[in-house]
Amino acid sequence: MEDDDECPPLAVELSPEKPYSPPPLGPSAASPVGVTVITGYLGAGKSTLVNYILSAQHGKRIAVILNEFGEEIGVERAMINEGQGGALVEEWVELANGCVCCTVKHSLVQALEQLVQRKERMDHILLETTGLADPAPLVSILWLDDQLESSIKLDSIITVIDAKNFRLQIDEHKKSSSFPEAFHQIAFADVVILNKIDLVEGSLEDLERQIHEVNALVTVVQSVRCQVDLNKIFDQQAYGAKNSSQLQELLEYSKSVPPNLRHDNSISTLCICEQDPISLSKVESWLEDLLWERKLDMDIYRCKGILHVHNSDQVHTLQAVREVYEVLPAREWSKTESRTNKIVVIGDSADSFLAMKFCTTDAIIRRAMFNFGRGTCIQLQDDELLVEDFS
Ligand SMILES: Nc1nc2c(ncn2[C@@H]2O[C@H](COP(=O)(O)OP(=O)(O)OP(=O)(O)O)[C@@H](O)[C@H]2O)c(=O)[nH]1
Repeated sequence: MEDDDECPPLAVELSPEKPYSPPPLGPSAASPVGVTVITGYLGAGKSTLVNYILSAQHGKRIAVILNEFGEEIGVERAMINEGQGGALVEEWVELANGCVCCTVKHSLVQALEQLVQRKERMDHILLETTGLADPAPLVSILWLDDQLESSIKLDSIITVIDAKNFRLQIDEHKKSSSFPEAFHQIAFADVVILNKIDLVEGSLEDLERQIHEVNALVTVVQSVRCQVDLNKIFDQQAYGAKNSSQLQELLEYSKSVPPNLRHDNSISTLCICEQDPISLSKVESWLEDLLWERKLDMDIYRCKGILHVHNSDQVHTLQAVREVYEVLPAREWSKTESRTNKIVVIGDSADSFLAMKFCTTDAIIRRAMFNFGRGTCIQLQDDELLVEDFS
């Protein structure tokens, strides 16, 4: 260059004819997009992990696929924070009503196909399953589906475990083989995030040992609110030639397990939708009756929702995992959203849900119960979803 003495040197010499353009961020047409499957039992912290990844500074553009509980309910999406200050969420695809491992395989493949058509706009896909998903059929789709094979690649399966409730699940599982999903999810995991360690006193060694008894090869990472080193999440390439034989064995094993042993058939899901604003204190006392006083004598594993609270412009989120619950203002309602209450309750028996309809502890919630015409009760039974109207 002629002006070398006056100008600071350029790292890259720019030619006026060919303006500098940054290299494309997305994978090339030929290279498949990595998919991370996030699984874990009800309330373990899967959405917390998705939110953490979306707001972390890693420079990746992430697409998220969510497996929703109810077609209309939209609770899961309302709770995910679409990448504040970090990753972009390019696409949201909420799968139709049902559990990803049983009834919605087809919509999952469609969702993935839609996404990969725009793969130059994303670097990675996160797939968050429901807490009751058995990973085996999902893995078969992602790993072995011919149509998708060249467009996506299964990068890893991350299983989030609630350290507090896992102890309880192990004991129950030993007694009656309940919570089979929780154990299948560990068996298929490449990484287990042992989350909520803030709620557990004492050593976690025995929990780690129990996890390794189910899956000797898995990497265990302890966390609070899923704040983990993202190097343990992205680009694991866990299904390269090195590990594929182990996965094949697991798939074979899983095929041999009868469907009734894959799902805990006593579990039911109830969705409540109510338009009118509700009183926060009444919702809290309703929750305390259900979760703490166990007034209806039902075992509630999980409750979550979005609430439209009297005299508030904030969307309130309701979260409960067994007896621990929180109701918090999350963000302002947007102008385009219709303000409404949507609550999902997952518990141990349909009879109890019927009993819940007659719960008389709280006038507002009781009214929501009697408005079941606008909600549905969805039960998982023998791998089939039964949709019932209790109005
Ligand atoms: N104390 C504590 N609470 C946590 C931690 N991680 C998540 N939570 C809370 O646990 C509740 C459930 O977390 P989610 O991320 O919604 O769990 P999930 O696995 O997506 O739940 P489902 O999709 O319903 O199965 C929320 O109230 C979280 O704020 C943690 O490390 N410690």
